[in-house]
Amino acid sequence: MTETDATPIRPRRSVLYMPGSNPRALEKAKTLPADALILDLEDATAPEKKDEARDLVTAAVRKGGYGGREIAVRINGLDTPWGMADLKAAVKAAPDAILVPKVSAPAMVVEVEKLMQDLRADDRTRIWAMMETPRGMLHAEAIAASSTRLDCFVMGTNDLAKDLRARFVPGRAPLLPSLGLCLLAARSYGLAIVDGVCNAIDDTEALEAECRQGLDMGFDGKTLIHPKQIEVTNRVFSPDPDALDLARRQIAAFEAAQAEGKAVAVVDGKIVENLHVAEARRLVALSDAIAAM
Ligand SMILES: CC(C)(COP(=O)(O)OP(=O)(O)OC[C@H]1O[C@@H](n2cnc3c(N)ncnc32)[C@H](O)[C@@H]1OP(=O)(O)O)[C@@H](O)C(=O)NCCC(=O)NCCSC(=O)C[C@H](O)C(=O)O
Ligand SMILES: [Mg+2]
Repeated sequence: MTETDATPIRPRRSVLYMPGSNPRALEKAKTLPADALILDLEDATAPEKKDEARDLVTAAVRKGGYGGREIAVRINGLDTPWGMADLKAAVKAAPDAILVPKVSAPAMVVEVEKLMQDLRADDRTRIWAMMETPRGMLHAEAIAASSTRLDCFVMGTNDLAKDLRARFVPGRAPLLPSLGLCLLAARSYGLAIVDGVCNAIDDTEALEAECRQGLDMGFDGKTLIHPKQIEVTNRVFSPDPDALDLARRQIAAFEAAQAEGKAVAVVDGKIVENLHVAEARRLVALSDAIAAM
């Protein structure tokens, strides 16, 4: 879906995975300050638990109680024995999004879109795509452009590192070309994009460094695997008070300049044009959306 100025911003600072087979986690999530939850039927659910997890997850989605948190169900791939049953059950439960794993080509999104249409999926159920294979990286632009139901790219840096035979190193240099390609594709087609997980659940410093890097690169937020990662992630991806103050002053100064027939204002000795004001407005809208959650 193309995000326009009229599209309300959905905060996706913290996007927490939880195994669909874990009823305690599904319940706990209702109390956690994550912006979005991924109820996982794929890699976090063991093969012998797949059917049980599908029932648990779809019942949880139908029952609700997750407040303003966005809910995505990660299905198994359609090339697995569980994928089609997952998709049918997820469509019936009508979460905010169905997350398709290991998207390597636009045809995979188109197939899900077509099946969702045949299954009369609710219009508000979007498609999210896991970007986590080398082919997915090479086809990122075509994937981003493949469906009007597609809303968000989710980086799968574990699978990607495995397939690339890349190592996890501080600064993530081996992954930067892929992260950059997906960002270019997502932003070109108005998609949201969230960064991959930090596997070191007890290493807050490493998590904060990855969050700051992701924010600097342009990600909307980060996927997480444990509740203890939420606080740092929300903090880093929230607009900071100084930036918000500047944004509000830029908007006011620009509107005053416009009223005088000018296209440019100056704030704190720096030029403010309509492109700066667009970013300032996005920041204020994000902050308002966070406050409203
Ligand atoms: C890593 C874990 C297995 C740890 O679980 P656990 O031992 O239960 O942790 P704690 O005892 O510290 O848990 C404390 C309480 O918090 C709840 N909890 C734990 N994790 C979650 C969660 N993810 N969501 C919600 N709630 C959670 C526990 O139930 C405890 O609750 P309570 O007893 O009521 O106090 C576990 O965290 C876990 O399974 N995490 C998710 C792992 C996962 O989803 N992995 C797959 C996704 S990552 C990935 O594959 C991305 C991509 O595809 C790629 O390729 O990169
Ligand atoms: Mg994966």
